[in-house]
Amino acid sequence: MTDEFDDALALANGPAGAAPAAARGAGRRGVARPRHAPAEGAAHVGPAWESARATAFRSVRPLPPRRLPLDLALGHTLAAPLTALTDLPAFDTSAMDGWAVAGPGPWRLTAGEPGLLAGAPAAGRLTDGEAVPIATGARVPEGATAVLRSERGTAADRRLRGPSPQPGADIRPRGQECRSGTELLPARTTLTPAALGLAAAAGYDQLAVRPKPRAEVLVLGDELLFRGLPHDGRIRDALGPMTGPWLAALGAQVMVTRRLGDDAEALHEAMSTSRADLIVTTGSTAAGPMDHLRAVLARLGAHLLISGVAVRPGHPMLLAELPGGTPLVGLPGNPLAAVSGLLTLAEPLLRALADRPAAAERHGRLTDEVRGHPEDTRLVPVELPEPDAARPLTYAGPAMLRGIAAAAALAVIPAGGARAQDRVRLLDLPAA
Ligand SMILES: Nc1nc2c(c(=O)[nH]1)N[C@H]1C(S)=C(S)[C@@H](COP(=O)(O)OP(=O)(O)OC[C@H]3O[C@@H](n4cnc5c(N)ncnc54)[C@H](O)[C@@H]3O)O[C@H]1N2
Ligand code: MOO
Repeated sequence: MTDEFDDALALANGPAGAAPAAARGAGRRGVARPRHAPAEGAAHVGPAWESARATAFRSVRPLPPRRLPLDLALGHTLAAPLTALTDLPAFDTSAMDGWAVAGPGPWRLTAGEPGLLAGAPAAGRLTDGEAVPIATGARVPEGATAVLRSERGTAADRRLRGPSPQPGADIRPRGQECRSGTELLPARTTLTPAALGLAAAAGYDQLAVRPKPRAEVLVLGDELLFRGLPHDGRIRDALGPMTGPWLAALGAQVMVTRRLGDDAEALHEAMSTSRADLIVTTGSTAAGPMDHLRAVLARLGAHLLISGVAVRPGHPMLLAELPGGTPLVGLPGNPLAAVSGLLTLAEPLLRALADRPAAAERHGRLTDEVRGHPEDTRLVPVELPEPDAARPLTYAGPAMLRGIAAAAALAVIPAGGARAQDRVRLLDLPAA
């Protein structure tokens, strides 16, 4: 199997008649291949796309929880429910600047300005007919029945006049938002800035979270340059700059991106000494003359869980478990194929390690027909001109980056293709 078919498909996003001959003439490939093919090369196409994602998700267990201070916990998953350690509010609180009043007016002021301020300890009890100036956020004194807003009353000669507020008006009663012990967020919630604010308000200094999976990226290929212009058959490394940030957007903590060339010994050494929770390699998934990845995995005694997936591009991608249990995702070297591998294998695996629930599935309507592979799922870069409309982009060949760089999502095109107006699943791409 060559990627000629994939290139042809990628250029065939337009009307049916515009498909290049290679796509029109493509015949059926062999069927009924084993679900988990042996590590003999990319000619074996493994499980269906959905099933590969499920296998990747099931291949690991969540990392053991750890306690992190709030300021380091952003983006982590809660390992236990967030349970209030206090009532919220913790005391009856004034919702407005004004006066705390007891009973109907007019009132006798027991103190001058500024009166009761936010953060001050409990004040003396008010009795019927008394009032005291109070600030928003201050503790309401015992005996107060309401707060009269400052714009509604007039104070002079230690007397306060104004309409009598309804009992309880502008008082936030203790426990209005929650009682101590109330579950505020379930386990497996991803900590957003607002969730951290809630945790702090509820009394937490630290939270039990799943640590971010530590990822190590190994960039393979002797042909790669890391600066300047392509020359003498060599090309710039496009995957090093992309893979780390992409993994970070998928919830990983990227420890290092290493450039190993096509040196099998260096690859063996890197894999056997890694302390990462996930190793991601780029390139070398196929059976080319310098593709050492599968041989090195075999030499290490790694267990190949997925060897090829029925998805275009990216079908040579693989998932292995190293002898110590560390998962390894092998991304194909063609750049769009590598993105396909990230979303097919790395995304569910990182989600499982961090114990994060899957995001709700999103769908959109195709603006144009998209040709399909006869048996495999296709992932096609699309822009979203309107929330529900997905327009396929050009420059979406396996070795291209222009399409994906302009894309807002990848459309999941089932085997056989999709027509204009069909609703298809969309995979969101990380924004920044
Ligand atoms: N006989 C076959 N050949 C190939 C098949 C096949 O089924 N039979 N599959 C093709 C497909 S599809 C893909 S995808 C690639 C997968 O190749 P590898 O994962 O082994 O990657 P390489 O051979 O190392 O490189 C492929 C291609 O990608 C370029 N590359 C690699 N790394 C980078 C990088 N970091 N930045 C930019 N470009 C990179 C590399 O130069 C090659 O052009 O195999 C096909 N062949
Ligand atoms: O064409 Mo390959 O499909 O780039 O994975």
